[in-house]
Order: sequence, then structure tokens, then C-alpha cells
Amino acid sequence: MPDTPTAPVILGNEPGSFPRSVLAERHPAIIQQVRDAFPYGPDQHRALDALLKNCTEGAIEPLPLDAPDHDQWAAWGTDSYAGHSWYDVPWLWSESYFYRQLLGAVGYFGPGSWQGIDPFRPFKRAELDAPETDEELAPLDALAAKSPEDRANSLLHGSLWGNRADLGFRLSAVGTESAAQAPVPALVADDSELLWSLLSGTGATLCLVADNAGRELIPDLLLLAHLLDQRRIERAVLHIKPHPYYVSDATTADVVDALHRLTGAPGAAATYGRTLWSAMADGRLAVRAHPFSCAPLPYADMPADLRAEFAAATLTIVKGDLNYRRLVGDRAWDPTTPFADVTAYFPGPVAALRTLKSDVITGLDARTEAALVAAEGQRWRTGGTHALIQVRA
Ligand SMILES: O=P(O)(O)OC[C@@]1(O)O[C@H](CO)[C@@H](O)[C@@H]1O
Repeated sequence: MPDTPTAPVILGNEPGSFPRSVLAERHPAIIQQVRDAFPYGPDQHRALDALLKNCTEGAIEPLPLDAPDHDQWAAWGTDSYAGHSWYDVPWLWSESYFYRQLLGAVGYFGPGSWQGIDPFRPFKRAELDAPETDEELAPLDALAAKSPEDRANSLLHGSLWGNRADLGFRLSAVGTESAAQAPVPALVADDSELLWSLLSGTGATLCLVADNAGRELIPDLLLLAHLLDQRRIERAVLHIKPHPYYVSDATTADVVDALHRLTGAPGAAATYGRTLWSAMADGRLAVRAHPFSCAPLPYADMPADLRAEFAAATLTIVKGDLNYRRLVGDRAWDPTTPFADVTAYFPGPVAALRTLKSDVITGLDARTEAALVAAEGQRWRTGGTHALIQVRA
């Protein structure tokens, strides 16, 4: 990285910290929610009991030798971290491993009749089917009368703020303050002009590294539909997760559900849905589920094939809080550390669209940081009431 000094990796062991509360409180709450949502049998209840005890009081255990991803996880860190407390290893790693272990406990990886059953599906479906989703789709009718640029900007902001729709975040009931009540600007960095300038040529390929399903994925898809329809991009690649992750992260099944929701909606929403459906059919919109999308590692460690994909894109948009942590490195950066420096390793132009839901932040100007601290102490970092659009060309 240029001349930027590095910063300590965030662990989960600092008393009173947000990461520690996620490990000690959010994860047990998620186990309970999943347990209550399915008529699991005794094996799964026992496995969930064991996971609850292990992830709060125990030491990290490697995956069973016959697990399909045993070797993958050994290379990603179980070889180094087995035997350590969950709190004493990088927080990015322990969170990610928690979701892997939760899927194992409910039989997701099989063999058996629960193989492939997404333990978060009831929450995702409830959100997608909620009347609020219709309320969010209704303004698309009025948007049709606006210029393509205004539409693009509205849809970009829809995609950005859609990132508040994170079920893990809501299940643990933090960040109840609404964006409208925030005393300092909601957007703490806005490089949207630079973002659009990167998509001003012809033949552009846009990679969108998605985050949550439902009410975040829908606006992501609307943005892609508009850009494809306007020929602002020739091709889009939507990176989703190969398996359920962080409660609401989008999988291929969630993309299919979202497309059905759009095509079945009244008004303009259905037109967007049909645009996407045909773009999937002719290859202008592709969906990728790369294993590294669920890796417990920063993007700086991405494998060569993924690096080549991002290198070939005109722009990669990285959505959400977790992806931001992975993009800049889950470290206690000074907030004014340049975003361009911490993303210098990324193989092509990259943009982050994220609402702020964890401590990591880079690329703020000193005045903005001071105003945020004066108004809110450090709550702005995790409350989900602020957002950013940061771009490295
Ligand atoms: O990536 P997303 O959906 O925007 O947010 C994920 C999140 O809720 O999970 C982590 C804590 O568990 C934080 O990074 C963040 O608050």
C-alpha cells in the first residue's frame, strides 16, 4: 500500500466493543431465531445447543474431516485458529466461521433431508412479501417521467440505502434511530460523480458484489436493469453468495425470488423485472457464486480467478458493510486514511456503497469526522444512520 501505515486488525475481545457484542449477544440471538423458525429434530437441537456453548464460551474447533469444505476452511484459517477462543481471533474470521458452523448444525451441507434448506429463508421471505416492499416499488411509476440521469441517481441511492435492510442488524435491534433524525449529513462521503464518469464510455461491464437479499437486492437489481436498458452498461455480473450467510445475504435462490417479486408486481416494477429476466436469458446479466464470497478474509487475499474477473470489469460496485470491511481490511484505520490507498491492491476501478454498521471507516475528510464525533460520539460508526459512496478509479 502506498505510504499509508497499516492499522491493527479488529478482534472480538475488547470489552464493551461492538465486535464483542456481536459474538456474545448477536450470535446467540440468531441461533434462537433459527431454532424457532423450523421444526428441527433432536439432532439439530443438540447441534445448536453445542454451537451456542462453543461460540460463546469455548474454543474454535476445525470442521469435521468429512465436511465438503474441510480443506477450504483449513486453508482459510481453521489450521491456525483451532484451539483459540472465538473472541481472540480476527472478528471478520470468527463471524464468518459462526455462519459456517450454524449451517453445519442445521444439516445444510448434508447428507440428509435438511441438505440445502436455507435457515434464514423465512426471514428473507417475510421481508420480500411485506407490504413495505410494494411501497418501495410504487415510486418507480413516477420515476419513469424523469430523465435517465435522474433515474440513475435515484436508483443508485435506492441501492445505497437499501443496505439498511440487513436482517442480522435488525434481529439484534441496534440502530433504531432513523436516518431522518441524524443531525449531521446522512452521506459522509459522496463520490457519485466519479462513479458515473467511469460508466460514461461504451461497452462497459459492471460487477456488482451484492450484499443482502430482499429489500436490498431489489433496488440493486433495479439499478442494473436501468443501466442495461439505457445501454450505460453492456453487461452486468451480479456476485452473490454460494450459500446462506450473515442471515440475509443474497444467494441464487434469493435472486430468483426477487425477480419473481418484480415481474409479479404492478406497474413499472414489472417492466424492470422483465428487462432483467431477458438480460439473464441472453447473458447480459450473469450471476456468479464464487466460494470466496463467503470467505472469512479480506479481498486483498482474493484468488487469481476472481482477481481476473474484477480486473476485466469497467467498474466493480461493492455493496454493504461486511463487503466494505473486506474491501478495506477489517482494521482500526484512522478515519482519514485515504480510501484510494487501502484499495490500491484491487485489480480495477472499485466503488463502495455502504451504510455504516461497524467501526471500520476510511476516506473521511477531517471536518466530516469532527462533525460526526461532535454530534454523536462514536455512534455514527455502527448505527446504520449514515452512508457513503466511495470510489477509487
Ligand atoms: O454487510 P451488511 O449486511 O451491510 O452488514 C452486516 C452487519 O450487520 O454484520 C456485521 C456485524 O455482524 C457488521 O459488519 C454489519 O453490521
